Amino acid sequence: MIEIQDLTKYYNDFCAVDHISLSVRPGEILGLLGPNGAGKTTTLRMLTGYFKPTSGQISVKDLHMPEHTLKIKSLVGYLPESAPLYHNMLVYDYLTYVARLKGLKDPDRQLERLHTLADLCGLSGIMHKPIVTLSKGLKQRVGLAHAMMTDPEILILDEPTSGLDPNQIAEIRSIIRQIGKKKTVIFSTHILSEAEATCDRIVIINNGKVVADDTTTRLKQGALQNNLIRLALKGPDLKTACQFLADMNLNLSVSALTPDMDDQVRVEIQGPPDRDVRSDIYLKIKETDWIIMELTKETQALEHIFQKLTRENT
Ligand SMILES: Nc1ncnc2c1ncn2[C@@H]1O[C@H](COP(=O)(O)OP(=O)(O)OP(=O)(O)O)[C@@H](O)[C@H]1O
Repeated sequence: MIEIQDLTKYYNDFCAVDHISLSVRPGEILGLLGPNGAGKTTTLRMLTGYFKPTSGQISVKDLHMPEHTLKIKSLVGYLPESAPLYHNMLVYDYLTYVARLKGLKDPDRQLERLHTLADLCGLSGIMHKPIVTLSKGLKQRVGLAHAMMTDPEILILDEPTSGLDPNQIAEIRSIIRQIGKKKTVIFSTHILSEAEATCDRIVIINNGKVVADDTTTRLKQGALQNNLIRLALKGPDLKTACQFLADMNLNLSVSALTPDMDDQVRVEIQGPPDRDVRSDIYLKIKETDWIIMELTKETQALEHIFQKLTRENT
């Protein structure tokens, strides 16, 4: 649906987007995740045709930029980071104005579209309120309705939940998920849980480069494979416990967690990535008279992966 090849953008001699390539499938909700200044907005602006790339190719449904920029713009709804709204207008008047601007001239069709958008974006109760009186979350929903006016196949949202309170974030998330059932959605965020909760796929960018690109499920699985095992034992001393684990020949890397306390030895074990060695450890310890006080998998959350990827490349 969307193909980006070697997309690069320089601001003077500063490289904000550095040879990014990715493809987005129809119906996918893709999260462009990265810390502040990673290049998310710049990438989205090039994708929506508002910025010209320094180099690289963008195509949407086999239409190429820059030749077909206008046609591509007609397929894409865009919600910029701060939605430009006319604050002194009523929501209804503003959306009617947007409808006319977008070529929806017939009053019956305008009304029908406004009804649909009011339902989708939860605006029914505020259609006759001045925009200036709305909370940031409600303004964002009006911006979303604006972006969806022509029922575009693709929706691009730049930090749609930025500055919202947790309830407003949950509402926008649920609207995005609803929209994502029928549309292709790309949205940027610097909040991992945001991407994790809403997206089918996450592309992590840092310093203008793609540092990870995978389905949310696989990224999570990858994070889980990097597990550590915590073991606490009553019985042996630290040296004996470490030697015992080394003798299992499972290529375990063992490190002491804290000095012996409460007569317990506590260690952290890094096992092979493709095998959960807890059962091996349990069965071996069963042959002794030691007592297992703890044998748990310390799962490395996706958060750690994100931090690692975005720190390592800084
Ligand atoms: N018009 C500009 N001129 C010069 N540098 C710019 C311009 N716009 C952005 N930059 C720089 O390019 C880099 C990427 O900015 P961009 O806004 O794309 O990042 P971002 O990931 O969207 O960050 P944020 O989450 O803070 O919006 C940043 O270092 C920013 O300072």
